Amino acid sequence: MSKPATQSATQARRSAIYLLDQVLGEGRLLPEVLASGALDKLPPEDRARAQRLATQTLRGLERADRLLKKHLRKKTPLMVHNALRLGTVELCQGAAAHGVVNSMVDIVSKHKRHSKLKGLVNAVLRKMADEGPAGWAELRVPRLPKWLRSPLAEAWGNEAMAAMDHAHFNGAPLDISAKPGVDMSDLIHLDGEALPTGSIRLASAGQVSALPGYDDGTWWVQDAAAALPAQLLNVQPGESVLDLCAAPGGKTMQMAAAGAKVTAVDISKGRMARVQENLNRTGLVASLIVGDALEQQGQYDAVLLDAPCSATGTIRRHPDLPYAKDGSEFGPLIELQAQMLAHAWTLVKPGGRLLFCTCSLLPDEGECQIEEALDMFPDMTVDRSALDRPGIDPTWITEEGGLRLRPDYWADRGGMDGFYMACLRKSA
Ligand SMILES: C[S@@+](CC[C@H](N)C(=O)[O-])C[C@H]1O[C@@H](n2cnc3c(N)ncnc32)[C@H](O)[C@@H]1O
Repeated sequence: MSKPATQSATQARRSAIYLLDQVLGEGRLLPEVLASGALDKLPPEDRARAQRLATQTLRGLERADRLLKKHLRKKTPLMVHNALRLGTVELCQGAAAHGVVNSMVDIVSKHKRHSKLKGLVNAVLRKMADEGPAGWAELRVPRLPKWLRSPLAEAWGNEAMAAMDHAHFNGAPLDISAKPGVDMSDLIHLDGEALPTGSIRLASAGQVSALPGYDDGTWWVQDAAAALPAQLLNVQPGESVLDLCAAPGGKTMQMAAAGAKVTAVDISKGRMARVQENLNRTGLVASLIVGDALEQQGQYDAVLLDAPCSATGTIRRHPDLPYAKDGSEFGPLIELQAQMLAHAWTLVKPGGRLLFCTCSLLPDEGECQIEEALDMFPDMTVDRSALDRPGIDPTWITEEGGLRLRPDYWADRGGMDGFYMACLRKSA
């Protein structure tokens, strides 16, 4: 490796350690840390590498900690511990020992307060280079922290929980949604698999924006599970549609591409700017409102409410979430979802429909919301016929008529995000 390449690898590792410190020490989510510009000075390749390393480490954190435990007799400062965790994960996943060990020793030796621990880092990582890879493979698949694993195991059972742990450890492939009318054979050069629900799963992701069709907006990135709510709502050309909590706009694009007159609402100005960018790229049109979903007025043929939630369905792609959060904000979120659902119902024309969805694995943010809404609104029924679509496995359909998706479904294909959705019909 040339010197600049070595320096660049060390810089990416130093930044990955910073990201780990923020998640594990400050309880911040990675997207939040990145949005604050923490890595903006790095060249794009190093930034991507730092993110990848931090994500990999969080996925393997439980294994790394088990391997490190026998070598760390005293409590180690978090930054040094994170350097050891990152080094352990890299070594156990096949990185060259000299590169990893030298980088970590260099990073710790230059740290203002912890430089004297460079010897410890050197000794532990050298042992890890020898013993780590064999030990790694024998350890159990990492589990979610208990605060989250317990309610999920209670909801879905221990066997399903173990399968979800596997899915989280495996990470997520990259799925795309194509504009209607795009010939699938035109997308063959992307080396993708057509999924039963209509999304395309790419064999290898790489730099997405460099792939053919990205710049001219033929397709956009959207997990196969996240593409289903708009499919179920099945908007028709000319229908008036309100997309509540719309950013970054995956569902807005699907519905605009289907020919509906879409009004998209999101409370975040910054995130709404991404919806506009996405619409510009794809040449699709929607009216955008930066505002609170709870303050919207009007009557629409169809409303899609993708309510803010725990995002526990996206842990495959966001392994920082179980470590940055502790569940304390879930209660207020569940309350907000119920308020949003009740308000969204007032915006649906008689005979119209409301699609409620959350990217959550918690029944309180899915099945229970719909059961409670059905008790509250006599003019509400679940439209089960909305589920009569290609690729929907009947075992995913819930008692009240919604769709429950979990990361362990489609295990042989690479899984899917966890989601809940239900299509509600208002009496005419
Ligand atoms: C799950 S994301 C939406 C994803 C989006 N529907 C898509 O398909 O790309 C939830 C969104 O809700 C927005 N949000 C949170 N509280 C809101 C509120 N009170 N009113 C409107 N939007 C809100 C957040 O800014 C965030 O963009």
